[in-house]
Formats: sequence, C-alpha cells, structure tokens
Amino acid sequence: MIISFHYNIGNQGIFHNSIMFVKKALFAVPNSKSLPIGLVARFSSATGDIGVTVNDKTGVATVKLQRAPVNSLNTGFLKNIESTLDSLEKEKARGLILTSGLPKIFTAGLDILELYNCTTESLTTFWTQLQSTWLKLHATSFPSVALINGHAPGAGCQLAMSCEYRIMLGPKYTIGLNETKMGIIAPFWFVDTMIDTLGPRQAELALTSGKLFTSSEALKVGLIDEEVGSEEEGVAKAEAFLSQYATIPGTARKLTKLMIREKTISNLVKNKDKDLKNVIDLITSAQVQKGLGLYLQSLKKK
Ligand SMILES: CCCCCCCC/C=C\CC(=O)SCCNC(=O)CCNC(=O)[C@H](O)C(C)(C)COP(=O)(O)OP(=O)(O)OC[C@H]1O[C@@H](n2cnc3c(N)ncnc32)[C@H](O)[C@@H]1OP(=O)(O)O
Repeated sequence: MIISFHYNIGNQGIFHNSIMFVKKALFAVPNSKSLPIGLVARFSSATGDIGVTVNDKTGVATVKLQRAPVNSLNTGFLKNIESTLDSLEKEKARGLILTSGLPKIFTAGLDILELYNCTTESLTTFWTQLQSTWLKLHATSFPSVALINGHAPGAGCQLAMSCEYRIMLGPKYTIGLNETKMGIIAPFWFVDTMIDTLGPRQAELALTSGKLFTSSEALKVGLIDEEVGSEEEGVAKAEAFLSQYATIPGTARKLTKLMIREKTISNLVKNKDKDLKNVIDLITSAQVQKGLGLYLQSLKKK
C-alpha cells in the first residue's frame, strides 16, 4: 500500500493510515523590492509544495519538490524541506528518494531573488535557514538517494551531493556548482561537500570553472553514481540501492555515515557565524549586486 501526502510546514504523523492532501494556499511575490528595468516580479508559491509518498512495505519515502517554475530555494521552501525531513526522521522512515515534481528541473538552486536587493536582515534569515536545511539533509538517519530528473545547478547540486547516492536522468540535463560563472564563490561547506564527492583535483577543476556537467560527464567524474534513460528506471534503481540496507542494522549504518561526514558537518556547525558574515559581506557588495541583477536579466531574456 502506498500512502501519499502533499504538505507544507510542520506536518506530523505521516505514516497515518489515511490520505491527507494539504494544498498550499498562499501565493506571494517573493520580494517586494525593485528589480532591474525590464524585470517584472513573478508569482510563485512562498513555501512551495512537497509531495510525500511512503511505501509502507519498505518504509521508503519519495519526496517530490514542487515550487514552480524552477524549484528555486527560498526561505519558505527550505523551511518546508527541513520540516519534511524532520517528520520523516521522527516517523522512522527507512529511506528517502529526493526528486522533483516539476518537468525538466530538479532545482535551479538558490532563489536569486533572495540574494538580489536583499537586506542584511532578510539575507540572515535566508542563509541561516539554508545552513539548517542542509545540515538536516546531510546528516539524515535514513539512507538517501537523489533522483535528479532535471537541471541541478548551484544549491541544486549541493542538495543532490548531500544524498548518499545520485541517479540522474540523461542526457539533456546538467548539474554542478556554477557560482564562479555568476561572479560569486561557493561557500566553504559547498566546497567541502564537492571535495568529499569528487576528490580535491576534480573539485578544484569543477569549482574554479563553475562547470555544469552533462549526466555522462557527471558519471565520469563521480558526481553521480548512475545515469538512466527514464524516470521509471531511476525509481527502480533508487529502490534497489535502498533495499540493500534492509538487512543492515540502522544504528550501525547511521553512525558510520556520520563518522564519514563528521568533518564537513562540524566545519559548518563551528563556523556558522563566520560563514554568514562572509555571505553578507560578499552578497551585499555593490559589485555583486550589479552582477546578480544582470544575471537575473539574462535569465529573463532567454
Ligand atoms: C564567501 C561565500 C559567499 C557565498 C555567496 C553565495 C553563494 C551562493 C550559493 C549558491 C548558488 C546558487 O544556487 S545560485 C543559483 C544557481 N542557479 C542558476 O544559476 C540557475 C539559473 N537558472 C537557469 O539556468 C535556468 O532557469 C534553468 C536551467 C534552471 C531552467 O531553464 P528554463 O528554460 O526551463 O527556465 P527559465 O530559464 O525560463 O526560468 C523560468 C523562470 O525562473 C526564473 N529563474 C530561474 N532560475 C532561477 C533562480 N535560481 N532563482 C530565481 N529565479 C530563477 C527565471 O528568471 C524565469 O523567470 P520568469 O518566468 O519571470 O522569466
């Protein structure tokens, strides 16, 4: 039997033997701030929608991200993702398949509207939430698979790298940390995560060039573990990966994962304030703001 839900922040009891469908009602212009000439504010859900389907035979939860148009990560959506993971942990989920409910996009990374024309206060709220959501995903007690069924630039790649296994739908989509291309730099914990995934040599090449890898390039450098031709194939491979843990004692598995991830996790935990200060200094600078405005314009001109 499959139990499915769509929910916003703070859902509990996800394994209840009933179907719950909570649709988001709030729509908001993410930021009522001035945009560069020619740009109009787009309407998108403030918190996004998250579809959760739990297979009650295996205990594996499929979490589908849905924040049109491109699953960009703003404060509300990140909070929603963190609450979802929290609930899954409390309900002792046996595994996670993290994927997108939108066509063509896994997630477009950070919502650039959270960075552009921000105040120190709004940026602090946003960045603190990003740190918190990432820490939750990176250290989940259950095994996790990213089923990357669309583009995954920037923080989209970061979310995928934080899952234990990555399966990507080929051949049209790209994945990578593209910050340098935008004239900004990836925070140290993105860098740490990429080094953990690719090793220092490939991480340096990827990060300095802001490379967006095709699925076959990503497979070659180890950024993903498998490339698939269809979503169905991806789901089957994800389930097969997770099924190997059915016979492994959960605590032994979890402690081993945390031991391996400890250095990267504690580097952020110990340096959260420093990280935030770096971000505020860089993002609020006139030069970066100008660059972000131009980048937003270029996206809208396409
Ligand atoms: C010292 C340490 C300092 C640290 C500093 C901060 C570091 C920042 C860290 C992380 C970086 C990020 O995650 S930044 C974001 C990276 N992401 C991108 O660059 C992706 C940009 N988007 C695209 O390439 C494409 O949109 C797409 C490939 C994802 C999808 O293409 P498609 O053709 O399907 O869609 P459109 O391009 O037409 O987009 C539709 C719509 O969405 C808007 N959009 C797209 N991406 C974003 C985004 N990331 N944030 C906000 N808005 C986005 C786009 O402008 C379109 O809007 P309109 O419909 O209004 O035109």
